[in-house]
Amino acid sequence: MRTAYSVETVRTAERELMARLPEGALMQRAAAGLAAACADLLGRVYGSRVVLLVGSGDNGGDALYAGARLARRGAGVSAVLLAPERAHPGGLAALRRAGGGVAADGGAAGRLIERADLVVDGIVGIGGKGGLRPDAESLARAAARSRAAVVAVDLPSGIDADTGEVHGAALPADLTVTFGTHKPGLLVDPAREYAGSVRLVDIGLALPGDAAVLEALQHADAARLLPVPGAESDKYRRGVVGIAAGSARYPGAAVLAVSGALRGGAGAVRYVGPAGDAVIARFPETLVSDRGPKRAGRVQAWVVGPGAGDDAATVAEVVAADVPVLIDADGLRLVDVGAVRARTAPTLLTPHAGEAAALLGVSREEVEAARLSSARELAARYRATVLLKGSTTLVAAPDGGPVRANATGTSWLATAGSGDVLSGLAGSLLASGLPARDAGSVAAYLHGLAGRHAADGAPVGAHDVAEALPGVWRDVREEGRAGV
Ligand SMILES: NC(=O)C1=CN([C@@H]2O[C@H](COP(=O)(O)OP(=O)(O)OC[C@H]3O[C@@H](n4cnc5c(N)ncnc54)[C@H](OP(=O)(O)O)[C@@H]3O)[C@@H](O)[C@H]2O)[C@@H](O)CC1
Ligand SMILES: [K+]
Repeated sequence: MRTAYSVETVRTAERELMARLPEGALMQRAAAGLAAACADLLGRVYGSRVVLLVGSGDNGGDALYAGARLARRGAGVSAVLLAPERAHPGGLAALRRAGGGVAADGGAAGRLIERADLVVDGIVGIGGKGGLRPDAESLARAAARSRAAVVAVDLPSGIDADTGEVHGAALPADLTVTFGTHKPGLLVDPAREYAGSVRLVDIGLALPGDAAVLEALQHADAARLLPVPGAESDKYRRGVVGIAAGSARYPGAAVLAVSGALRGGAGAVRYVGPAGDAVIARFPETLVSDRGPKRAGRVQAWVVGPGAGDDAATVAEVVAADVPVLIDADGLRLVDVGAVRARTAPTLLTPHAGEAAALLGVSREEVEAARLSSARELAARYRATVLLKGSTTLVAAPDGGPVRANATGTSWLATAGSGDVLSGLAGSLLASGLPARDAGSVAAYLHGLAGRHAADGAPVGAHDVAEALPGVWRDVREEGRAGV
């Protein structure tokens, strides 16, 4: 499991460790890891041109010490100091001793950045507040214009480490070298988009397992959670998922939700609604009922809402069922908050940003800008687990605890009907017994990978994503078992 901790927790762990180590040891560990990552990126260090953007805190100190290491290996290293009188003195001395220089003025800085192979962003790290200030912003613009690769020290400068929000300008990186642990901002959009790929350097911080703010499943975690039928399993023990979706106008939503549900581990899929003929024509193994959710027969979890049109009565009937319920799409518009809050069985809501905005009474842009707090707020208001879709999907549970972030997706997944496949898949995992947080995060994980496999760099339809699910499931199980 990849985990991320708040700045406050990192600071506490840092203090405890610093008290036990010789002065400066921690920064040397960080700088060594940073220099190694820069060297890997450069390929050939000797003769390369490196520019360090150095702020007034320890983030700048890391950059200076790493720059000194690169200079000792033959790189031409120059530092651009944002606050010359406050630049880390030890780091600056080390750089000078190693033969590195300091840009004389803004003009020189611009020219150095223009010709650089690598820009190291040590403007600000976990001590940052708000977006970049004007002097830092103009350096960021110069770095963006140049052909240099950008390596962010600990975090891309200008992002909010704890929330993943970006208030003002920030400096996009090709690689972020982060110390001790991931920070939430490296896993949550929009900040995540600034980070590029992320390399974690172990500096020996001891972080309390129960204090993680964010988690991201890896293959082994997803593999561990995938339901496996035992020898005694019949279709009822494996779970029956009920799909109450589709309408005369949108029969396709029903077909796609069923297509996801059939690949999600439940023993059987029961369909209830007006699109039974379309469902049966495509998936003859579906149990179709036209008697409404209450009288449809045994179901261990329901999915309601995709393509449901204005059928509020069906939504209300499903929400009244005493089994796990997933509410998606039109269902989110039609559902009564009080009825959801009153439920005792788990509820999983799966809005995209626009639907989440409508539920919260804010604009879509506000949700996109503050995804972590939006997901948490919705989970608290509805007393439900919330899966907020997006390029990084977030799954927040109502009892607090770490939010799960999923980054397996691809922008090709932003295609009509892809959400219907996801809700069928997650509902199926709920029916096979996974708790809502696991069902949502495993579904997002598999769905994202299936999107990637199906797309492989080209546009895909939602049915392609559903068809790619069994292959992805196999890969995750096999690679997860092999510890990948
Ligand atoms: N934690 C660990 O275990 C380890 C941490 N290490 C490293 O230390 C880093 C944290 O260092 P830190 O505490 O000195 O803060 P840091 O991020 O350098 O910034 C503070 C300075 O930035 C300024 N500033 C603020 N906002 C700004 C903005 N928007 N735009 C521009 N400037 C802004 C602010 O200026 P002021 O407000 O005072 O004018 C202040 O002086 C951490 O990220 C990691 O790299 C490793 O060395 C070892 C292990
Ligand atoms: K930085």
